[in-house]
Amino acid sequence: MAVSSAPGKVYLFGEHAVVYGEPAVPCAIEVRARVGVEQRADSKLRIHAEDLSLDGFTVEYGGTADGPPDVDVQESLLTAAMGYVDGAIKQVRDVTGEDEVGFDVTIESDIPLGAGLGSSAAVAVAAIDAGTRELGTTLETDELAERAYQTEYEVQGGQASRADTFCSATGGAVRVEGDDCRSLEAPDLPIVVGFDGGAGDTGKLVAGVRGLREEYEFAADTVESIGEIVRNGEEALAADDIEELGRLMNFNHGLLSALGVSSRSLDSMVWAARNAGAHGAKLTGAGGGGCIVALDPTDETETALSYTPGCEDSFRAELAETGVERLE
Ligand SMILES: Nc1ncnc2c1ncn2[C@@H]1O[C@H](COP(=O)(O)OP(=O)(O)OP(=O)(O)O)[C@@H](O)[C@H]1O
Ligand SMILES: C[C@@](O)(CCO)CC(=O)[O-]
Ligand SMILES: [Mg+2]
Repeated sequence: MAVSSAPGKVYLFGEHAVVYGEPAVPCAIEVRARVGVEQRADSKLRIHAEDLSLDGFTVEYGGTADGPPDVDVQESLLTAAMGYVDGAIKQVRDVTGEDEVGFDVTIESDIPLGAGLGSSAAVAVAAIDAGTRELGTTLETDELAERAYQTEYEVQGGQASRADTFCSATGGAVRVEGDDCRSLEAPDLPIVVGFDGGAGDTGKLVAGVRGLREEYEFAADTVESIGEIVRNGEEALAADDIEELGRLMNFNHGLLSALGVSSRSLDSMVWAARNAGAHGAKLTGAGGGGCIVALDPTDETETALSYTPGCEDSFRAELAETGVERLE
């Protein structure tokens, strides 16, 4: 069996706009998905996921053509999870040329699902890395990131950026613009995360922004303005100017909200963080529900969030210096 882990991420700037070629700056954080892959004697896939429901579930099937397997979890979750694992295994088969091998896949993840911390990218990166290593091939990080991106692209309905998958594969802070992906020197940022316990569907939220952008010129301008914020943010990051970073994050949140991807609980957490003295706060990831990211070197934001109605969890997030880790 081969086991790999990959980190989740927060966006300092640029989610959604990055899908349309604007730059974005995500930052890997120390919450991880671990995926174990073991070759089977037959060509079936068996997925055991610990975190998709409270009890976890196991499904065994010969491929998506068999139709949904008979297990007791919400069908949408199951279909989505099978989509990612199927996609990752397709990449493994493509890399190795082993079309007929089956696998037992075990997923254990600390990353809440659909909450903006990049659980899908972390699962895709770790699954492709473990699967290829199980068959004797170790991928370079760039190819691993590219193949994980292909998986996200397919599951998100042909609309995805390379940002989440590149960040999860390489770790640290990164800058992604189209297919130009690079690592950034980043200061040690005082990142605080607030989680409302909910989730948003990345594919649907991306489609919503696409619709607005096609319908209204001012929505297309909003997407471009997010790109401008990111370019300013890169300068603030290089200058280690945390106050400017915060102001730009606040502005970025306002524009994401205008594009319809915030929610009442995300907005409450953003305001709780700002009122507690955070330098800035914004939603992170696809939105709709899930997490916000704030910058605050003191404990005030984390404490204020823990008393904010609608906030289920708040924690300080460490930057993950390494992306994919090979555990077994
Ligand atoms: N532990 C897990 N086990 C199985 N599948 C998982 C796991 N974690 C994530 N996934 C897959 O990823 C999907 C969530 O991906 P989605 O892109 O909607 O959210 P996210 O990646 O957590 O947040 P964002 O993309 O906004 O950063 C789940 O529906 C599931 O298919
Ligand atoms: C909303 C989005 O920009 C980030 C999701 O974490 C989608 C993507 O980049 O593929
Ligand atoms: Mg995702």
